[in-house]
Amino acid sequence: MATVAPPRRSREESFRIHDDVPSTGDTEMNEHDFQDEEVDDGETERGHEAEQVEEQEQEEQEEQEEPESEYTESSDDDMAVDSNIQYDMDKLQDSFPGFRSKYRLIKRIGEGTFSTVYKAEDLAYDRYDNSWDFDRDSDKWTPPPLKSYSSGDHQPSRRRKPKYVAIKKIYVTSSPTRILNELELLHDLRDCENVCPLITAFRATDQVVAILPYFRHADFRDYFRKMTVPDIAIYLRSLFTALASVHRQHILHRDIKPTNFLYDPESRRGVLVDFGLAEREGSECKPCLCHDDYQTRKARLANHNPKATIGGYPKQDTRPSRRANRAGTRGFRAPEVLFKCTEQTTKIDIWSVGVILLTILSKRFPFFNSADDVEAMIEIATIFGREKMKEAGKLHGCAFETTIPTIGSGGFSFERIILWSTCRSDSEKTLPADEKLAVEFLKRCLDLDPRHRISAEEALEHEFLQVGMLSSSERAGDDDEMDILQVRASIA
Ligand SMILES: Nc1ncnc2c1ncn2[C@@H]1O[C@H](COP(=O)(O)OP(=O)(O)OP(=O)(O)O)[C@@H](O)[C@H]1O
Repeated sequence: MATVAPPRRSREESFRIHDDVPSTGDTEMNEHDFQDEEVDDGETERGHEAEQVEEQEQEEQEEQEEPESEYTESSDDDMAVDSNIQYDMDKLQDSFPGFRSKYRLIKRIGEGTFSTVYKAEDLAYDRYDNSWDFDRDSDKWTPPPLKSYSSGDHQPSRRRKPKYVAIKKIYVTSSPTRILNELELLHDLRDCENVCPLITAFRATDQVVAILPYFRHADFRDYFRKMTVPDIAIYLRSLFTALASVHRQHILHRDIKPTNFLYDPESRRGVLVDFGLAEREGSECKPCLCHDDYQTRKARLANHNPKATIGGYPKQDTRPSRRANRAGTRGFRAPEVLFKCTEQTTKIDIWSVGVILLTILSKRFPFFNSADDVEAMIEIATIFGREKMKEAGKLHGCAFETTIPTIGSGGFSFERIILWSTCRSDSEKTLPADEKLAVEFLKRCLDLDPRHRISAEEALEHEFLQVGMLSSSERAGDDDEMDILQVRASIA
């Protein structure tokens, strides 16, 4: 008798509440999920030899189907794994009953402050609803993938190619509240464009793993220096698309940086990952002067310690130190985070994108290299100058004073910084038109005042982010020679 395939269902439907984990609606981690869904289709009991032959066939087929990228790492999937990593992988597989029948761990792909991430094959792919699958629905990507990578160009495959996932093993030292926060936010953001969705999550005693779609990407350091202006615009469009949907839900990512935006320069697709520091706007907030109107702020500043504006500082400062969320990565923190603003908004993420853009345009990574927040402030002040920093500080009720000689009163323009850092010849006194437009956009992202800084929605409308986009007539046409990197005539 033929085996009837079980109905496909969402993996989230299989989440189940476990006694130790507080109930949070749909998003629950379930340590038993591996155990109770074995399907007796004769597949799970196959011999090791048969599996090896099949893996080899799959890999050969994959090679034919996916042109090897200049940047990507898929070809080293078969390389021997270091014995320590293998030990950790074995331990992980043994922590969860039934793990091996669901996932085949391949290699370690990332190691961060809070987690280790592994690439794995999703062995149970066909038994679930896979609406998360990046490759199934490529139309939803902005911009559309390059012609040569669209599925229509390939021969119909003999068999389904293996489906990969990223397994994020969150360190047991992370607080349960923090882990739950990340999973809940990912659950809320599951339908957001260019955001890496959560497929499911499991817990076994103190160990939690999150299962995400595996996203092929390149190391930022390998491609950022080669990016043309249209490449930059396409990259940022993808990042701002993600941020616009995250910010629409009033969520701050808090850790925007190149390693958290996985980008494949070949297909020009990118996804935002790592919501470990993310938070909802307004959570743990106290009113800050920056949300008052000008008159109220002026009055409150005048009432508040009038002597403090005269140079110097009290030796015995009895005032309690200000507390604010400063989570994030060195070099990417917005000035209001450094000034300990107690009412931070989604605009902190825009600043971080500005730092990425400055990095690409100046071809220097990392652009800011501070050891702590004071150094970070000095670096920003060197660019913007004393006067603007004073204004920025006042906005949050802080006085900015410095006698450091390298911090001038007026600072330097971004154009000059980019000309210096990219070592242009003496004859190049200004940037070309397309880079000037990029700098205009950069200024909107790196505005010291978060109220005037561009929002993600506004950024998507900015002229710079239209560079490199196909017009609708071009998209409809079938001219193979068409170059999607063409800079729009208006910029030339
Ligand atoms: N879905 C994915 N597909 C492919 N690779 C991924 C995926 N998710 C994460 N990675 C890889 O793992 C790395 C670490 O992931 P992530 O940023 O989520 O962990 P983290 O511990 O919070 O790291 P960090 O401390 O650097 O912020 C990423 O930079 C990326 O290289």
